[in-house]
Amino acid sequence: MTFKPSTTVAASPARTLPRRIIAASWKPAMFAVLLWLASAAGEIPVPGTPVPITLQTLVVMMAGLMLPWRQAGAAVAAYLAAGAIGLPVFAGGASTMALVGPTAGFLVGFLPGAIMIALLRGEANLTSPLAAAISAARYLFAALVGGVAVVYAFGFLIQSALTGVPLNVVALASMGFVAGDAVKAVVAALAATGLSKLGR
Ligand SMILES: O=C(O)CCCC[C@@H]1SC[C@@H]2NC(=O)N[C@@H]21
Repeated sequence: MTFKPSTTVAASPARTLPRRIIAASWKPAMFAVLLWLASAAGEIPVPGTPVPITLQTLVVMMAGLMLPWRQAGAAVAAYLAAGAIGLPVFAGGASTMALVGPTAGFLVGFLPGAIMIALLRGEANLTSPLAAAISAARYLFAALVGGVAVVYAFGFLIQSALTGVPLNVVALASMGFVAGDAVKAVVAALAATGLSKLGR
């Protein structure tokens, strides 16, 4: 009987560190790029507010629904950092100045929003049609709380503080986003529930 030496335990961590770093960071990096692409895809102006309709909330929702909370937070933090250092990754090709403008609160809110979604959603259970429907409903709830309620709360409060426009006026002027963000939440919940099969 021949003895086949196995890989030494002590050597493994040093060899696998770069692999572990790549494994932990490729998804956050991909979602940060997707956030930029969502901004670059274009914007729809909403009368009465300087904040446009964009696809960013869809990506924030997908990040929260598909990544562990630390990775979802890292994805948004990387995106915000890219804009803060001057890369034109925000809506309309804006960068640093957007973080002190009327859309700043929404951008800042993407971070707690994505983390909140990841913490609320739980694990998808696709073992039966009923279980899958319940999972999709929980994903939808998480997307609405984190991607709409949390993002809007930060957006409205900071926009009102920066512009001096009363909070109720800011909130009323922003109602044009609600229908689109509700549709994005449904799309994100259904897509993420289906895609959760891939993570198994
Ligand atoms: O300047 C930016 O890049 C941020 C734009 C923020 C747009 C907000 S996010 C929530 C709401 N839903 C939208 O579609 N647009 C606004």
